[in-house]
Amino acid sequence: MLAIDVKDLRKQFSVQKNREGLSGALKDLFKREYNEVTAVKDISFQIPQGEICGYIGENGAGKSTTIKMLTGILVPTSGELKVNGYVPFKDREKFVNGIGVVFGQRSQLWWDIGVIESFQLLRKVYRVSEADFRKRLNELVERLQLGELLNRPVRKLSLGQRMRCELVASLLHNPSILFLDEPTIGLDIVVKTEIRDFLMQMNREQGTTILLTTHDLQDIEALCSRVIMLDDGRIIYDGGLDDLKNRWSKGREIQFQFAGHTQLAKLRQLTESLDVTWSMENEVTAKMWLPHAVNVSDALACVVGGVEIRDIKIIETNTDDIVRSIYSSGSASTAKETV
Ligand SMILES: Nc1ncnc2c1ncn2[C@@H]1O[C@H](COP(=O)(O)OP(=O)(O)OP(=O)(O)O)[C@@H](O)[C@H]1O
Repeated sequence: MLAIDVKDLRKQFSVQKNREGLSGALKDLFKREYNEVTAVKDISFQIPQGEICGYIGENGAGKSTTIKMLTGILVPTSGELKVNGYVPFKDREKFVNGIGVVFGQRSQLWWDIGVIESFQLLRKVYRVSEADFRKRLNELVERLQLGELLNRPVRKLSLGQRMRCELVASLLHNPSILFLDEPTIGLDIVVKTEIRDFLMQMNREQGTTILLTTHDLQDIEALCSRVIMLDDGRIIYDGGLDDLKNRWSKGREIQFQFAGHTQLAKLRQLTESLDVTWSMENEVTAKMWLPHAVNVSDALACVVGGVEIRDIKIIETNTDDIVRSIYSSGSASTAKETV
């Protein structure tokens, strides 16, 4: 069974128009006018069980609206969706036991009571037995090092501590699918890494399916083999992260450190059969830019025979740059054609 199955999913919102001035306000009182905003435009995708999939897009692309439909918070305008075999907004009661949700910007914990009491309340909501709850809680507390935080009120936790507690809260009932909406927003790199490691381990050991929206592409690099990219409510890319890099990065850079003084002309001569570009940093270091069509090993082979190399470093274009250039150059339409 698929974890998530979405077909031609659409969500439209009616937004009230506000006319200008006093007369406009009076007219609004008697006759309201509405604009239609289509946040999600007939998207289709399937996520098999056990996959970690990144769901990315610029502000307003439609990510949160999709997550809200997938978690049963919003009813779609049209289209079909099934999560764990259930239609989220129809089969709510059965459905919620199989999913966990973390909204990085919103808490599911009660602000003024101790963390453990929030967990107990959630245990009752999800109807988890006391024995199962204790076992699960002990595992999660140990893994995320929450021991001394359990009796503190949520309002006294740092953001990183709270996020770790939010994760535990979403997992107490052992869901098979986890929806994460910006789970690492505002966190420092140490906590981000901790959370990423935890999610990887959980996915590996328990096969938890994860759908992750984030603006932090390092989350995607660390966790996801697949990425779905949205632009203005439409899917413009759905595939592997490596494939995305191969298609969109313009190439790679190799940084060389030579054993002695090296001339640019000599380097150009060594690689004249290849379509590469050189630039000197100083007398002993240079950078070679090579497009994807040129093999790294072919390029290295040309240089190795002609100059003595002390060190090399191969730098791939990072995902951040690729995604930024897809959006900013408006080349999303090109992506659409090539998918
Ligand atoms: N309840 C609503 N009523 C009217 N319009 C809405 C509503 N919720 C979202 N929208 C609109 O739908 C579009 C998509 O919003 P959505 O929040 O899904 O985007 P997003 O990709 O999650 O953005 P962000 O990264 O900023 O969270 C936006 O134009 C937004 O203004």
